[in-house]
Amino acid sequence: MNEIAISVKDLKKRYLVYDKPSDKLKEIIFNKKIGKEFWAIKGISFEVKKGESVGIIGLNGAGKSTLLQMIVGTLNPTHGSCHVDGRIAALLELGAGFNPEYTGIENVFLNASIFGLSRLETQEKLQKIIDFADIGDHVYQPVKTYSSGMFVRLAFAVSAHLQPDILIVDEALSVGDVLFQQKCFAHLSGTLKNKTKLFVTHDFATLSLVANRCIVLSEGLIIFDGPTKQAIKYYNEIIHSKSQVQNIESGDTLLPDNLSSLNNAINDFKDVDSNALSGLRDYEISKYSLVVNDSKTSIVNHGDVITISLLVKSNIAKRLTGKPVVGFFFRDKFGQKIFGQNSLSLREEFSVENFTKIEFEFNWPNLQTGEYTLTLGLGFVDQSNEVVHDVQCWVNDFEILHCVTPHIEHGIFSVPFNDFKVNDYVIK
Ligand SMILES: Nc1ncnc2c1ncn2[C@@H]1O[C@H](COP(=O)(O)OP(=O)(O)OP(=O)(O)O)[C@@H](O)[C@H]1O
Repeated sequence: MNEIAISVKDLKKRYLVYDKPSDKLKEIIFNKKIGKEFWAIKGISFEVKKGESVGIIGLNGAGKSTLLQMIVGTLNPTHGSCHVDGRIAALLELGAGFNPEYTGIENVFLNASIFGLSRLETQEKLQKIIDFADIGDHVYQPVKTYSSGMFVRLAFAVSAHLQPDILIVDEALSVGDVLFQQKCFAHLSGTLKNKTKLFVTHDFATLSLVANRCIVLSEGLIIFDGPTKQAIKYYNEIIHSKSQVQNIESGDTLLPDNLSSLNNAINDFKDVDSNALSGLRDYEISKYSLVVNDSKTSIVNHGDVITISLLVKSNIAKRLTGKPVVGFFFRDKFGQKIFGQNSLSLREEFSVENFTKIEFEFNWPNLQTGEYTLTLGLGFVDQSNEVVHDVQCWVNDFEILHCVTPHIEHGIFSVPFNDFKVNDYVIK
């Protein structure tokens, strides 16, 4: 029996790009080559075994969608080959494979017949598909009236219930609401557990749950192929190194010459995105660095040491009176504040002036897998009344940490047992 579900060999895809849409027409009329060649996929090879779940990640434009389309067969390769053993169901761009004039139900039959199912076989699955999509009476309406969320609900319900051998999902699930996403993941890891799956996603928390292997694409080439956690780490390192290069190139006009020692200490800091800033901003956080266990990754796990360093810059000539307060908090994907801390809890006094570097460290708590956004704050507290303080600067939700903690299944936090007894016998 063939153990390989997908086999890609030296695959290349060339697009012709035109400066103006009219150039394409001119090319046809004058039979003269005007378009410039662009190689979106530059020669890649890999195999996916039957039953494997593989993620594909990469920056925008890396070639992920182009690759999936060639595997599915909706795009022809310029060179090389893709062989697929089994029936594919694919969720590519929204609405692909749907006729906009047909109702939801008519589209279920259309998709099922393309997939090779008879009308009777589809009829048997119809109720399950309708229940899963859960879009009410909209199933009787033409799909051109659907929201993107309704589209993806119906498209996933159809693809998942056709009992494909191979399921290919390109970022589509991120459109659905969180309850629907939860239903899809339960289905992926339940009914479709042993099927071959290929996912393109930017949601690393999801990826680490559904794929045990991950391919990293960059500019049309595979730059990593291996365990998902390592792939995400590798990908994040690339993103960080790119943004550091951009920071160096953009130059640093902030620091005066006589602060060369500070300059050295912060030379790998990143500029804070001014769009993330709010507050009075007489004093503001202008640069920062975030380190997880001595490394510039954004993947975190329980107990990891997080070091956040920031540089405060003053936009006014005078010193501010009052006690400075510096802090942070993390929010989850629903915008809820999950945890944080500020310097008011410290007994030590400190001062903040122009070009002050502040560093704090804490251990990542035992949190559920997910993405958490970091917000930093700086203010000055009234000496006589700690409750009163002016917020000089918020840097809102500017960094995302991906927490990968597969064992927490209930709630946001996990708490250790103090004691665990069965029939008074203490289980340690
Ligand atoms: N029909 C086309 N004609 C010309 N260039 C194209 C065409 N389709 C895609 N490209 C280019 O090929 C490159 C790869 O595109 P592709 O959509 O496969 O990337 P991607 O990794 O899926 O990106 P994203 O994460 O933004 O969806 C991009 O530079 C894109 O502009």
